[in-house]
Amino acid sequence: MDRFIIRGGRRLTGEIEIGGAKNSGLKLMVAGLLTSERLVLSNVPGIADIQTMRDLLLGLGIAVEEAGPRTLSIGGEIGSVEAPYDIVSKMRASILVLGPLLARAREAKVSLPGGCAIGTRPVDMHLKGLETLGAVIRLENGYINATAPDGLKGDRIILPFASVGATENLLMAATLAKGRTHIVNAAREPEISDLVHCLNAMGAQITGEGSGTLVIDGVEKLHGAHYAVMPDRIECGTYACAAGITGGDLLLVGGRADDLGAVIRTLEETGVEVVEEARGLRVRRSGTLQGVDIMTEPYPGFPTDMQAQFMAMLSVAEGASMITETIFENRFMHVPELNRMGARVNVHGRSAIIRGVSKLSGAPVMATDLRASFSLILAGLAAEGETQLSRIYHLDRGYEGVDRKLAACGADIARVSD
Ligand SMILES: CC(=O)N[C@H]1[C@@H](OP(=O)(O)OP(=O)(O)OC[C@H]2O[C@@H](n3ccc(=O)[nH]c3=O)[C@H](O)[C@@H]2O)O[C@H](CO)[C@@H](O)[C@@H]1O
Ligand SMILES: C=C(OP(=O)(O)O)C(=O)O
Repeated sequence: MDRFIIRGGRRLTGEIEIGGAKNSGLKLMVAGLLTSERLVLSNVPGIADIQTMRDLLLGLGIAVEEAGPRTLSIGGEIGSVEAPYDIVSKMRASILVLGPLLARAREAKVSLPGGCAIGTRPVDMHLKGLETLGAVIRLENGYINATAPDGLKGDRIILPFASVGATENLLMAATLAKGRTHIVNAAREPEISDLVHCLNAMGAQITGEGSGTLVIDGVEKLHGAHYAVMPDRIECGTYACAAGITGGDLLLVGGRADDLGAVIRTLEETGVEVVEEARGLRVRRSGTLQGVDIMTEPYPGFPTDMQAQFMAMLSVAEGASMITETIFENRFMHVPELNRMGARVNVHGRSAIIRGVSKLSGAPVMATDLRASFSLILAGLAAEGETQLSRIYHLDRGYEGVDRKLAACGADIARVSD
């Protein structure tokens, strides 16, 4: 198993290329299930989750071929409607094939994803919404068995919470349903807009994106398209924290301020400067870091996927900070590891109080999930001495070339295999 060894205390300067968004690229690949024609996606990141999605689609009989650098060509006839346990348990986004399979093949068998390190993560809203569109769903032996013998029919779906995944599943299913579907209280994350733009380029009829109500007029069939995956706003925010915690100066090439409103406002409150330039976002800090209070919320609020990285940064800020996590019930697994590096963080229910310390010290630490892993890298970059981060397969799910990107900006980081 690979580990990272980081020797902290270096200020990062230079440029970091921001890749395509994991949380968009995965869904755009699934959209390829909705047509037999080719969907060609460019700016696809080289991360493990994309490989897992590729394996899932291949298992469904769909071709996924390299069509150039960072470009995948996806399409074909559906040969199987089963998403097996071993893939779904590896990557929860696999659940997103449910709606498209039902819409195109009128049946699907998808393993129930179960919980993960950050929470129980049920899929009740996905299932209820699909039932509203006419699907018949049975849960048996850990699988969701779903059919729509007469095809899906448009209807009004009101989501009790603006779930990203449920919005995406229902949105894709509704593109091929008969008639009009309203998804009320739809999630407004930029990745949903990216999916809407791609589906519309494939011939779907979707309006209202970004407004909280999506209106989808079902069409007979979708066609192929070429589409570029949006830049990864979470990767961008993560490297912004690397500039912040090391007092560095980084140009995050391809980063977009529009997708990062709440993150940029919070960075500025902590004393990190963010300037939009022609090629991306320049992020730098020259003064001291200041503590702030953060509450995670659905977009356009502060993203839960940036919470762990900010906690690392705030652990060396002046004064106290409070982070309240409202999206996932168990997303503080990085706290004990940060505390082992000298941070002073106490968790009280859904909130964590962070008392800033003047320095962290390197230690052997263990990654528990994707973003928690990066918070430990950030802590390691600022710490005195050596940090060894194990279980970095979590990190490989969603970040490409972490050691290469950081080392090019002056970090002392190496990936070693045991
Ligand atoms: C692959 C991907 O894009 N993952 C992102 C997606 O996850 P994901 O799509 O799983 O997140 P959701 O927005 O669906 O989940 C938010 C909350 O709603 C709950 N819930 C969700 C669906 C449901 O049927 N029932 C239910 O109770 C979840 O357990 C969670 O507590 O959005 C999250 C919130 O921005 C991000 O942190 C993840 O990085
Ligand atoms: C929680 C995340 O991903 P997933 O939904 O795939 O677990 C994430 O990207 O931070």
